[in-house]
Formats: sequence, C-alpha cells, structure tokens
Amino acid sequence: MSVTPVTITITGAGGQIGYALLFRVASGAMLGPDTPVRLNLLEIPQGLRAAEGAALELQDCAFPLLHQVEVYDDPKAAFRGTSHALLVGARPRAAGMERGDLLAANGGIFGPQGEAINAGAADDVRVVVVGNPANTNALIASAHAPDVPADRFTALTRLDHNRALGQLAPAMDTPVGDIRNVTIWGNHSATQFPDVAHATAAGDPVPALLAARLGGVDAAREWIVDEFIPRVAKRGAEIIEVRGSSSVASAANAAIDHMRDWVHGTTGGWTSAAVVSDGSYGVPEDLVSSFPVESVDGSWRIVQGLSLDAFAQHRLATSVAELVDERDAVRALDLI
Ligand SMILES: NC(=O)C1=CN([C@@H]2O[C@H](COP(=O)(O)OP(=O)(O)OC[C@H]3O[C@@H](n4cnc5c(N)ncnc54)[C@H](O)[C@@H]3O)[C@@H](O)[C@H]2O)C=CC1
Ligand SMILES: O=C([O-])CC(=O)C(=O)O
Repeated sequence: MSVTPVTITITGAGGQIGYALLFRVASGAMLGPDTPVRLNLLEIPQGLRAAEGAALELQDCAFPLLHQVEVYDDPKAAFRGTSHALLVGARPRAAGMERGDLLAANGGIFGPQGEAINAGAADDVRVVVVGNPANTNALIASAHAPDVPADRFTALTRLDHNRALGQLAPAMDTPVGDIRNVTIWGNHSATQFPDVAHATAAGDPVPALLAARLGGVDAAREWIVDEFIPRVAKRGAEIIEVRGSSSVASAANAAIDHMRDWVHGTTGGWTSAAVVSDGSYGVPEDLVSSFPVESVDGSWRIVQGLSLDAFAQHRLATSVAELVDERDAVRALDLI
C-alpha cells in the first residue's frame, strides 16, 4: 500500500449525491484497495452542518483507507493539494429562473472553484463536474484555470452511459457485463445521443441482435429511435417523477466509475465521458462534449474513426448546437 494518502475534494458534500459518494470513496471503491485517501469536503455555509455530520459518520465507519476528513467553506483551502476533484455542488434551477440566470448562478460557483484549482491543486489534478449544467460548468471551471491543462476538466455522462447499458441488457436478454462500445454523444441533457450503432453484446453487433429479437431491421430501428434513445435521454426526468427527486446513488456510482477508469484505465472497449473537444467528429474545439473515450496511461482519448450515418450526424449536431448556445450564453455573461 502506498503510504502517502491521495487528496480528494468533493463539493456539495452535504447534499444527496455527496452522501452517496463519500462512503464509497472512503472505502476504496474509486481508487482501489491500495490507495489511502484524505477527503476534503467543500460546502456553502448552509450545507456545512450536513457535511460535518457526514464527516462524523465517516469516522464511525473506521475505513482503513481513510486518513483524514476536513470540511471547508473556502474553495482555496478545499482544493489545496487535491489530485481528484468531484464537483457536485451546483445551483439548482428555481421556479421562474431562466436559463441565463441558471448559467450565471453556476458561473458564480464554477469560476471561483476553477480559480482555486488553478491556485492550489496538485499538478496531476483530475476534475469531474457532476453539478448541472455539467458540460458548461466544466467549461467555466477550465476557463478559470489557465495553468491546468484543459483535458484535466471533464463532465459526467457516465450515468447516461450506464443508463443505456441498463436499458439494452433486458432488451437483448444479455448480462450488462457482456455489452461493449455504447456511446453517449453531446450534452448531458435531453438532446444527448445514446448510440448503439457500434455496440456489441458478447461480441455480436447489438443492432443485429435487436433485429433478431424484435422481428427485423425496421423494428429494431423503431425501438432504438422511439424507445431506447428517449428513455435514456429523459431518464433523469423519469427518476424525478418516480422518486420525487433526482438520481442520487446512480449518479454517485457513475462518478466513481468515471474517476476509477480515468485513473486505472478502461478495459474491454470504450466508455463515455464529456471531455474537451479536439475537433473530433466535427465537434468544435474547446466545447466539453461527450464522446466515446478510452482511458490510456491516465488520460482520456477520444475513440477515432467511427462511422456516423445521417441520423447519427443529425443527432450529434443537435446536441452540439445546444452546447454552442450554452457556451455563447456564458461568454456573453463574461463567465469564460
Ligand atoms: N451529471 C449527472 O449525471 C447528474 C448531475 N446531477 C446534478 O448534481 C448536482 C447535485 O445534486 P444533489 O446532490 O442531488 O443536490 P443537493 O441539492 O442534494 O446537494 C447539492 C449540495 O451542493 C451544495 N452547494 C451548493 N453550492 C455550492 C458551492 N458553491 N460549493 C460547495 N457546495 C455547494 C449545497 O449546499 C448542497 O448541499 C445537481 O446539480 C444535479 O442536477 C444529478 C444527477 C446526475
Ligand atoms: O435531470 C436531473 O435534474 C439530474 C440529472 O442530471 C440526471 O438525472 O441525469
């Protein structure tokens, strides 16, 4: 076991996802059983008591890997020395709030957090933004951290990816673990494009397996377009309707999957993450967009050379147009 603990900062630690994250991260589910951790919990004053309560419970779990827990309301202190930052705390949309208001409110959070990461995080810092609008919040944070390579800032679309696997497995009567190479493209929003064109299950192409089960290529296409894509893209709203509040444990689980694969590498195919575009697939450079990605030697790499048919190109362009709108809106507000 390495002796020096790794510092992990979790923002919004007093909230729902924070509570679902902390104990799994402290148990080693994210960085593995050989990496001791130090947790820095960042909250705003209203959330401090909840974070402090979680810190007491963490102590009571006596996790062997957990060396220290600190609770902060100052981003500079919370990000000092951090190598893994999970930015969960965000301003939720309130009744009557326009999109510009929401972006401005989140700019007030992710700008200063980007500055704090720039000022004090470890050289190898990895950042995943969970708080919505996640892609554009990551863009804002990155813009305020000029000394940190932009590819260190990512946003979470692993939950959408996992949701897609969760829908496909029963549709094909296949274990989730046999499915490979699903892609979420674009924004973490209802415009995202969950794509199974290159996916396989136990080595066989998913489109052909669906056609065999559903009675033909047209029926498979209909299921993909009319059921699968909207179900995955609107799953967040479905969970809110059924549970009465947004996804918590599945979001925390996805954030752990994202960070674990980033650090330890992907195996057996690609996954999905929102990363800074290098212009691949026509996505304008610098947008934080979801792509098919592999993690190699500690870095995300966009999988190259996939063919996109006219439908796929249209779906990707629609989601990218939304990302461009969000970027232009935060630019107009001087947030980037
Ligand atoms: N990307 C994804 O896949 C998903 C994203 N989300 C988003 O994650 C975010 C958090 O969700 P929940 O934990 O359920 O919300 P929550 O409201 O339970 O917790 C958010 C916490 O963040 C704190 N917070 C607010 N501003 C902060 C700041 N400047 N610094 C530090 N902490 C701050 C609040 O005090 C609160 O304790 C929301 O924006 C939600 O929309 C939720 C599910 C999936
Ligand atoms: O939809 C929401 O408000 C929360 C979210 O991002 C998701 O569940 O994907």
